[in-house]
Amino acid sequence: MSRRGRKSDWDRLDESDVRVRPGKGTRPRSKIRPEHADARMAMVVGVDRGRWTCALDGKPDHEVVAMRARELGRTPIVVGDLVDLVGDTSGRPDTLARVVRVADRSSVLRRTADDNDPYERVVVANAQQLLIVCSLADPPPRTGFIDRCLVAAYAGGLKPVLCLTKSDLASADDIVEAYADLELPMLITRSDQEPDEVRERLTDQVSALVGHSGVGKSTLVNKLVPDAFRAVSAVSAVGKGRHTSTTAVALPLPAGGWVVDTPGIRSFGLAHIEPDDIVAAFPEFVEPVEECPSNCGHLGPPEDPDCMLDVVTEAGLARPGRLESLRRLLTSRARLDEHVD
Ligand SMILES: Nc1nc2c(ncn2[C@@H]2O[C@H](COP(=O)(O)OP(=O)(O)OP(=O)(O)O)[C@@H](O)[C@H]2O)c(=O)[nH]1
Ligand SMILES: [Zn+2]
Repeated sequence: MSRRGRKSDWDRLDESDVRVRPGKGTRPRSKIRPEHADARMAMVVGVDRGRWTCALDGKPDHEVVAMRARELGRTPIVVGDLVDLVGDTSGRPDTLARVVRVADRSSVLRRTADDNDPYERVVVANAQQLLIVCSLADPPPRTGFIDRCLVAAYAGGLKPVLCLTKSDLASADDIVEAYADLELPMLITRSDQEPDEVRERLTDQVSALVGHSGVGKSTLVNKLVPDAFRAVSAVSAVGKGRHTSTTAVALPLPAGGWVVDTPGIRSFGLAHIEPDDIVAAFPEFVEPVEECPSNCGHLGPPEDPDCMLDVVTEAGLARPGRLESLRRLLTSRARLDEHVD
């Protein structure tokens, strides 16, 4: 596939999302067949072996368990998907609704392929933000991991936010400096203080959370969602009766919005990402790369000696720090084989 002119998935989806039927005011375009005119909208908050737990109208107080309607075949349905439900949407025990339609996605996060599954599958849909949780000490911060998360966020259409935990153990200065040019929101937390800033950022948003084991993610989630543990067990217990682990779960925030925890997902898939997908997150570089040689990876010399990004930066049209940051991300994508995390 040619890189030039290629549109990212979420761009295409965004376009169809905003297309509204002429003369119908604010009514969104819908592909529902007439017999499903009474369908109810819901957000998927948990998935467990052929059963989807859905929050009716996107509200946490009315959960409905659903199966996938036959007409959808094997259409993937993941946490964060906005779906239309028909059938019994009462949410009473032992009732089952049917998902008859999955809305176009505004963002996607894919997990890495692994030994059990060679494909990078979407694990979270429609999250607006990716909260990258990283401890300042114990374990020490890994910029390689942060960079890979940034690439996944930019390429998937999510706004990355860096959450630096355990600030009682080490200073955040080095990390803050390392990412200063990215215009990346950074929140600094410690477990003996309330995470008010984080709370504010997450309110009314759907935010996916990622972090290595031990960085203090559970500690943070428990402060943000007071009954998080109960919510997770409820979601995992749905479906066919036995408790199984889930790949992602959306937890409602008391002030509105959702955090999507991704337990068991070690890192996000980057194999499908093209250099221009990352460049798209740097507005000042989008036009210049149009003038690059057709196979330019934008890394600069020696790999890409004729990259236009060097030209515009040397001409003072872009900040060198921004180019450096962009190239670090491009390099972390190019080094997939080395697998830094
Ligand atoms: N000093 C300090 N310790 C913290 C802080 N936050 C969490 N911890 C400790 O770090 C350890 C790991 O915290 P968790 O919240 O379990 O980390 P996690 O990222 O959820 O790790 P997993 O449960 O393995 O996925 C625990 O012993 C916490 O008490 C903090 O802000 N400061
Ligand atoms: Zn280039």
